[in-house]
Amino acid sequence: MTTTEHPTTTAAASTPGAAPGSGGAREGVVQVRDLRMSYGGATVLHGIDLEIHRGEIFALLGPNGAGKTTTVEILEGFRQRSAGEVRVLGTDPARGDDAWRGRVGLVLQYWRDHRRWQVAELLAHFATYYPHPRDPSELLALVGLTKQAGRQVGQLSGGQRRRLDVALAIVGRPEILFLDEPTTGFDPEARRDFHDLVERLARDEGVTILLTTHDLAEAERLADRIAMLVNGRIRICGTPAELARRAAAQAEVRWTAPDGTARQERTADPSQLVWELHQETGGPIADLEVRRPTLEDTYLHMVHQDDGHGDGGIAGDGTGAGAGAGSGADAPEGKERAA
Ligand SMILES: Nc1ncnc2c1ncn2[C@@H]1O[C@H](COP(=O)(O)OP(=O)(O)OP(=O)(O)O)[C@@H](O)[C@H]1O
Repeated sequence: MTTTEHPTTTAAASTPGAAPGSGGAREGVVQVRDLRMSYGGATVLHGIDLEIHRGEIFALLGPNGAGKTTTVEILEGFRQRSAGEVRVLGTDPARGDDAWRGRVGLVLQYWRDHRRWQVAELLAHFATYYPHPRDPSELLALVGLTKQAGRQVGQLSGGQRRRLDVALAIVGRPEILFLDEPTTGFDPEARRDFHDLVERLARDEGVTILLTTHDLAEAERLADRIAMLVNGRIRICGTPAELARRAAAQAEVRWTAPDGTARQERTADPSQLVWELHQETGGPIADLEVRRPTLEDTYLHMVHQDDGHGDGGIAGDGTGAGAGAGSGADAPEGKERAA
């Protein structure tokens, strides 16, 4: 994640920005088309599409090295993309000016230069950069740091530091907040408190939140929509309920063939398959097992594929054009048999 100095000092008033071609309740706050990124010769983003709406909590879920931070840094305006179209609050982040930066909340992971500052002092200092800042004491209460107000930043625990990061990111009342793996290293209670805070920001204040995480449970708990990013491609995107439904659409049937070979097949119609197997074997099917994959099974299956192109079977894009968007989504006819 990015190491950054002070926020801009000339943030303009926080007026909602209308993204091109959008409006109303589904206003697009983040619009990404065919985003590509290479570091030297290595391509790490292979054409990503995303559409995130105002007030939405959107989780970009993926394993180490999937390209989550790269994507977020491009959206934050910290990294130049190789190709593709990107709009955040109607502006290309690569050309974001101070007024635009004042509307965007970033969680900065390093405050090396501020270790000796007191927590409340630092917040009050950052509040002066914005035209309509939050009240620092209310903000400390919101992030659960009231007791630490007089403590030096360098003496905070990792979890407390993260909360301060968030406080600093939202002191200027941003319209969109980027949280890159925000709960790494949190204990369960701190994690729960943090989730409550994120939900409050989105539900009560209409802040759009893009968070990245490795943790499927966290994404399911918090996000209105989840996009799974694996090897620089969005493999599936939708609400947690849609994704779970789609994961379960193909049942997995396992059995042992008469020659002793372990077999497995994925099918939308397990009864038909079992009936066919029964006809073929003319008797009981050995070691028969039928199960519906969970979303976690699907995620792990995608993560462990070597080439990033395999048969996740429920691929979709991240544009929110319905759970069935993208190739292969909701294709229950597909069958796949493997010895
Ligand atoms: N500055 C850089 N120069 C070269 N390669 C980079 C650079 N930053 C990231 N990469 C590579 O790009 C790929 C994606 O990295 P990125 O940090 O975006 O992934 P991530 O999903 O955020 O991973 P993690 O969950 O481990 O933070 C990785 O293979 C990484 O090694």
